[in-house]
Amino acid sequence: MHLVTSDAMQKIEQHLCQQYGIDTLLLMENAGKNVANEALSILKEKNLKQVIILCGGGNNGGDGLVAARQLLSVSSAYPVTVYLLANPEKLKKDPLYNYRVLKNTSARIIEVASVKDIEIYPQSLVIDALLGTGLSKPVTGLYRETVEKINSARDVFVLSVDVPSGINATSGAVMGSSVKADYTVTLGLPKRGLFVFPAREYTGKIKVADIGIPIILQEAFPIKDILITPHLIIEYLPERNPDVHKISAGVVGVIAGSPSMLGAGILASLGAYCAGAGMVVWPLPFSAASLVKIHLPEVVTPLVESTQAQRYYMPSVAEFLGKNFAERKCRSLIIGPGLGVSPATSFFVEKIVQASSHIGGVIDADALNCIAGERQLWKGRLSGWIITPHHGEAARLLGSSPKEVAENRFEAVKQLADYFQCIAVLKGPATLIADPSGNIFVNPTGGPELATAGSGDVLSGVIAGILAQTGKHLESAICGVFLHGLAGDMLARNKKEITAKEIAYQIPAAKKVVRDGQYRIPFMDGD
Ligand SMILES: NC(=O)C1=CN([C@@H]2O[C@H](COP(=O)(O)OP(=O)(O)OC[C@H]3O[C@@H](n4cnc5c(N)ncnc54)[C@H](O)[C@@H]3O)[C@@H](O)[C@H]2O)[C@@H](O)CC1
Ligand SMILES: Nc1ncnc2c1ncn2[C@@H]1O[C@H](COP(=O)(O)OP(=O)(O)O)[C@@H](O)[C@H]1O
Ligand SMILES: [K+]
Repeated sequence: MHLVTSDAMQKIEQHLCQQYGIDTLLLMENAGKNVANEALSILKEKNLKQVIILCGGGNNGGDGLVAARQLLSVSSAYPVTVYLLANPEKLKKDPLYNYRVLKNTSARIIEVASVKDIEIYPQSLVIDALLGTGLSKPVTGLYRETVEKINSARDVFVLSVDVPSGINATSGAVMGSSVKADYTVTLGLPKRGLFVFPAREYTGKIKVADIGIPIILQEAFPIKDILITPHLIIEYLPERNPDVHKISAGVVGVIAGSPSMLGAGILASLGAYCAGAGMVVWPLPFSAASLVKIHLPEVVTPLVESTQAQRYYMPSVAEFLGKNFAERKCRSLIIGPGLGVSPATSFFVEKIVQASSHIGGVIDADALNCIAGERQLWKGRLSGWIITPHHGEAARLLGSSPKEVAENRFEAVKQLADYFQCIAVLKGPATLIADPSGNIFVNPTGGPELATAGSGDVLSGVIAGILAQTGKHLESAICGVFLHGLAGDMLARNKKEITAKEIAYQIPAAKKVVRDGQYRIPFMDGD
């Protein structure tokens, strides 16, 4: 599903008016009618008694004015009160037109000079039409007080028009203060910011309303942001042929672990198997291999020589390992979980990535930190790899701070993919995946339950496991992230405390839910 920024939405709207000669008034009418229809269903379903519509001075407020008229035209059962937070004399074009028309109806229209003028009774449907995509600065003064009044009202249902007022429709940030909605009717095309945090805590369920933007026009604009839907994942799920054997099913090579962090590699290997890889090959020194066998006997552990107490891999073995992975027909690799960070490890990472770039795969965790230490050296050189940083690792890779990354996630993931010319997975709530051409995919699955040690190791394994089966980098990253999140969501239905191993074991069930067509995005109303 394509997502739009505020800018893109404005351009599409302008194009529609110029190219097709459609008046913006018609779009506003369609928007308001859609809102009124949703409002009517909610009024009935929730057994509410009246409607309170809060309108700002722009087009979002105009939508609210149309909704008021449309509601009154289809039902006289619900009194409608409109609070206008603007001087009617200062209204422009479409909102002004709709204000004048509404004056001729039975709607109560109150011009708000102070927040005390606003009365919100229990059992009301509150329609928030204060601010939409035109939000350009933090919400302050009367608007802020109104937002806070809405949020503190009890026993009401809040429907936001287009976006909850105060949410930046492009980034998902809260600009000072935002309405906390129970339901958001987003107009025409879904706004990108609604699908990431913190916005997702403010939208309630999201419904996309058709306001008459032709599909052909949507396709004419190069929209690069996409919400990952189950329809997309069904296409990307790896399927096994009946005549498959363990090698043709997909072999994953692993470079992971150190004496203090062997578990990271075990979890990554488990993730790869649970995602359907036919075999996992993890070269290790004898002592470490013996330990791995106890926990995961399925892993093949060719012996590697190490004279070091702190690490398993010496730079001198990199070339041999690269060749060995190719001989064993590895179709993807996982490099990084639990490797530790030291100058020697950095040198080893540099060599192993080079020696195995013909295979490619996932670079995660400590290997990312090694790369970050020499970021200029790696510019444009990770083609064929998928990197999976969390915010801290991403900040190191970009030479910025975790705060900057957290505040500009779309930009950060795009920069990572562009700078290193790879597929970048920026982990965290609503994980983002970008490719070097600037496409960004937003993941709807996964919640705070996933924040458990080793969860990221499992994710790198799942992605590499899918890649070994399909050979498709972007698709594997998208599919892996989605399934990992869905596995967490499924486990979280029964308990909130989950472990990384459980996430891995839940992957096949997550796959089945998608394959059977049973999955719906929980915070969306309709597909
Ligand atoms: N783009 C489209 O295709 C359509 C847009 N429509 C509606 O139009 C909205 C966008 O309308 P506008 O561009 O008029 O913008 P808004 O209605 O979002 O904002 C209106 C005004 O608020 C002011 N403003 C910005 N930030 C503020 C703040 N923090 N506190 C107080 N005032 C602030 C701005 O100066 C702007 O003039 C959409 O969200 C949607 O609801 C619909 O009418 C249908 C079609
Ligand atoms: N609050 C959250 N909501 C959704 N997903 C989360 C949240 N916190 C963590 N995750 C997910 O859990 C995983 C954690 O990975 P990572 O930080 O690398 O952990 P570790 O290093 O312990 O394995 C990532 O897939 C991330 O997206
Ligand atoms: K709004």
